[in-house]
Amino acid sequence: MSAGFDHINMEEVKRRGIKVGFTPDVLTDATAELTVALLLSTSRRLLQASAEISNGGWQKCSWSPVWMLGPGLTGSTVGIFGLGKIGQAVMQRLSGFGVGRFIYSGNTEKKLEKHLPSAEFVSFDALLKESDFIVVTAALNDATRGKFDKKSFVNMKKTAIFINTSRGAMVDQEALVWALKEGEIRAAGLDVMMPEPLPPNHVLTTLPNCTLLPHIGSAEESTRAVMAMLSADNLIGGLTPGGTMKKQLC
Ligand SMILES: O=C(O)C(=O)CO
Repeated sequence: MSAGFDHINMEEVKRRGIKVGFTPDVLTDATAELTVALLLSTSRRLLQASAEISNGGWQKCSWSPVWMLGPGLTGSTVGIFGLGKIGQAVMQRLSGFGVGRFIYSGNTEKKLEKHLPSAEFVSFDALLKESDFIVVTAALNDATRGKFDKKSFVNMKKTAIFINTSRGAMVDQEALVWALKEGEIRAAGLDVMMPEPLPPNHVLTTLPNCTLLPHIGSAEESTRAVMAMLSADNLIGGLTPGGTMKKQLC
């Protein structure tokens, strides 16, 4: 059960006449919340800092003024790639952290609802160059696949923090590893990657400036319950002769 369907061979499914249901629109809040958690974990190095307790690092560096430093959100520029429902929900949540400026890039300029902070529509190039935090919440399609390549990482600030809770295939992962190793960007936080599950010995797991989560964007209790109910409704609708699915992809 999922909202995304990039793991399904749609051509083959259609060719075989198989019905497919999905669970869109019900995981916006859960994914937005996780995105904010991942951003803060990455910028303030929470997993790294926590490990310093068990690996003895704290005892060596106790109260050193520059130990475990990371940048804050106050006054920063946050750039969102793909300001759809999830992107907007992320922006709404981040506005409580004193962000100085929101910018976004994507297919089209959005007319934002009044309860949202203002955000400036900019070119992809400007998003890369001006953002302190770049958050990827766009959908994966032919236009976005591999969008974050070596050139994109070179164009980012050296202090940029890159967060992806969308799909791993939006990123040229080898280029990201290179950018993290070479200090082309400061850090990355990924809830999505290639492949999933990521092998435990993958190079990404060895980088201290990369925070990894095992694709848990929608892993929130009530969200999963709603997804399960919707999937059950879809199944019943799909199996009942003459029935319809609540959310049918094809
Ligand atoms: O349901 C999906 O498509 C997800 O990616 C959940 O995180």
